[in-house]
Parts: sequence; structure tokens; C-alpha cells
Amino acid sequence: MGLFGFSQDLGIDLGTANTLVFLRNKGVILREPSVVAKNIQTGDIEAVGNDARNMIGRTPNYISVIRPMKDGVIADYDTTAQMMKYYIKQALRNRSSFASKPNVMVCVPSGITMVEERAVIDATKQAGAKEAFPIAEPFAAAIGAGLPVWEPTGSMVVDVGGGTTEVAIISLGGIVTSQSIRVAGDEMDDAIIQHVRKQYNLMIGERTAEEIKFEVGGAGKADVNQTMEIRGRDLLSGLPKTIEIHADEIVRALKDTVDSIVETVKNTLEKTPPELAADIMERGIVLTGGGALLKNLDRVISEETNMPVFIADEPLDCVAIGTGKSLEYIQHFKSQPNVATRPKTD
Ligand SMILES: Nc1ncnc2c1ncn2[C@@H]1O[C@H](COP(=O)(O)OP(=O)(O)OP(=O)(O)O)[C@@H](O)[C@H]1O
Repeated sequence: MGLFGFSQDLGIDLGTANTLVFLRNKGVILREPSVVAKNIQTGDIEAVGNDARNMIGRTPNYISVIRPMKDGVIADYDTTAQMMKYYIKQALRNRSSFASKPNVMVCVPSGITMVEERAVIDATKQAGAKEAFPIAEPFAAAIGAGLPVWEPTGSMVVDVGGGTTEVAIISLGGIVTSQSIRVAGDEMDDAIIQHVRKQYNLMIGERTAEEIKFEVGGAGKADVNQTMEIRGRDLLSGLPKTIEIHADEIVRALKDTVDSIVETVKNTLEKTPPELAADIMERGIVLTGGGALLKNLDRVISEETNMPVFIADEPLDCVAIGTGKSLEYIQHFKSQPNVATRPKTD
């Protein structure tokens, strides 16, 4: 095994909504929400991941529940580093105490600035990595979805996460063209919160909004008869209240977000060289990320682009699998600055 061949190396999908850890030779061993609960009086971490997520909107005032990532990038540096440290420790809890620190392949949005990328690398090292290697998220997603990224053929991936939607055309181990917008699942949840507040004077939390999205949300046309009972706080009386909402109003509330995603897919296709466009016409577009599961999103993208569209198996795991598998190709990435950059040199 070479310098990077130690089996405790990790791939991390540091996402706005979820953080996943891939342990080399094992696979994805950890999937947790990117959420941290902190005691604001002492600065101590009270809970991380699922335990912290369950506290959202339910904490006493000395506990603050933080989502340290926003729009695919670090919004709260120290909390992100603490969260990653916790996850790296958990992922490696069975290794020998003599083992050296792991190398970590960590995904970053393709539209990230140098400063934002630097923050991810530094936070990963602060969290316990020996070296941190950034990899462009859509490239990792494509590897994780099993696309033939190394072949001389065009692959197209659309990764709809919590904070960002990334669209990329890949061929011969590199990104040919890509677009990243800071519009994805979180924006859908916001749109639902706004709609319910405007339409019903009802205040709902982000977890309720997400549940509404799962249950009755969608792209294109809704199942007209589908309804859902929701609870929130009436803004006029200040009291809890239950109302019934319909799928079609939620689909309408999500339309702007869905349109932005579709527009980005179309713009990317317009910039695609003809040979690669022909490959994609034949092989189709692959959707990854949790947002790929939004009802009918695949159908709407297919109708709008006239391309076949498929949802990857395990769309939520693709980026993590891609970061993990790409640990084998570190040497390649060093010569491909558009899919990944070098480790940070101090
Ligand atoms: N069945 C579903 N229908 C609609 N949206 C879903 C579904 N399941 C998950 N999602 C959404 O997918 C998003 C999370 O996806 P994912 O874990 O791929 O994002 P992430 O990697 O954390 O974010 P990013 O890539 O932007 O940093 C959330 O907004 C979540 O609500």
C-alpha cells in the first residue's frame, strides 16, 4: 500500500443537510444530520447529529441548535470542525490506538470560492485529518452513482442536496462543464413555510415543512386529492392550530425552486459540446442527492429537456460513496484541478 493506502482513510460528504462518512474498505458507516446542539453558557456540545436534530425548535434558552453548514459551505467554522471531529472519532472508534491520522477526501460544491474551500480543508484538518483532499461534489456524486466518469463518454449528473444543486457534465475523469446554484431542498422547505404563513397565518417549523415536502410536495402536477393535516402556531391568536393543506398548493409553492433547478439543467446542456450531448441523449441524466426524491422531479426534468432521466440507486449516499471510492485515485486528482485540488500545504 502506498502513502494513501491505509485502510482507515475516510471520505466525507459534508453536506448542508446531512454528513456521511465512508470508511475505506467498509463503505458508508455513518449518516447523520449536519446539526449540533450547544450550551451557549458553557460552549459545551450537548448533542450532535440525530440527537441534536430532535431538539430543533424544542430547546430551553441556554441550548442553541445550530446547522453549521449553509448553502453547501461552512457558515459556522468552529461548530463544523467540532461536528466533523465527533464523526471522525465515531468512524474510527475501532481502530488501533497506534494508527496514524486518516487522510480525508471531503466534497465541496463546484461553485465554491477559494476562501470557502480553504475553510473546508482547514476544518477537516482541525477535526483530525492528516491531509484533507477536496473533491467537487458533482464529480463525487457521479462516481457514487456508478457513472463511467473515466471513459471518453459524456455523463451528466444533477445533485440536488439541501443547500446546493450541482449540475455537471463529466468525461475522461474531468468536469467538462458545470453549474452550481444555492437553491435546493432547504429553499423548498422555506417556500413551504412562507406559503403556509401567508395563506393560513400559521407559523410552522422547518421540520414540519420538510415533512410536508416529503408527503405532499412535488414537481409538475400534484395528485389533486391528496391532503395532509398540519400543526403550527396561529399568528393571530398565538395558539396552536391544526389545518388541512392540499398537495396542489404545495406543488405550486415549490414551483419557483423546481424551475430554477430545471433552468440550471437546461443552461448546462446548452454549454455541452455536441459529441457529449449526443452521449447524454443516449445514456440519460442521472439525479442524485436527497432532492432527487422530490416527487416527479425526474419526470419534469425529462419533459423539459427531452432527455431520459434516472434517479440513482441510494441517491442520498452517492456523494459519500464517491468521496470514498475516489480515495483510490488521489494521484489522478492531483493533476485535475477542476475535479479536486491538492491537499493544503501549510
Ligand atoms: N423523499 C424526499 N423528497 C424530497 N426531498 C427529500 C426527500 N428525502 C430527502 N430530501 C431532501 O434532500 C435534502 C438532503 O439531501 P442531501 O443529504 O443529498 O443534501 P446535502 O448533501 O446535505 O446538501 P448539500 O449537497 O447541498 O450540501 C434535504 O433538503 C431533504 O429534505
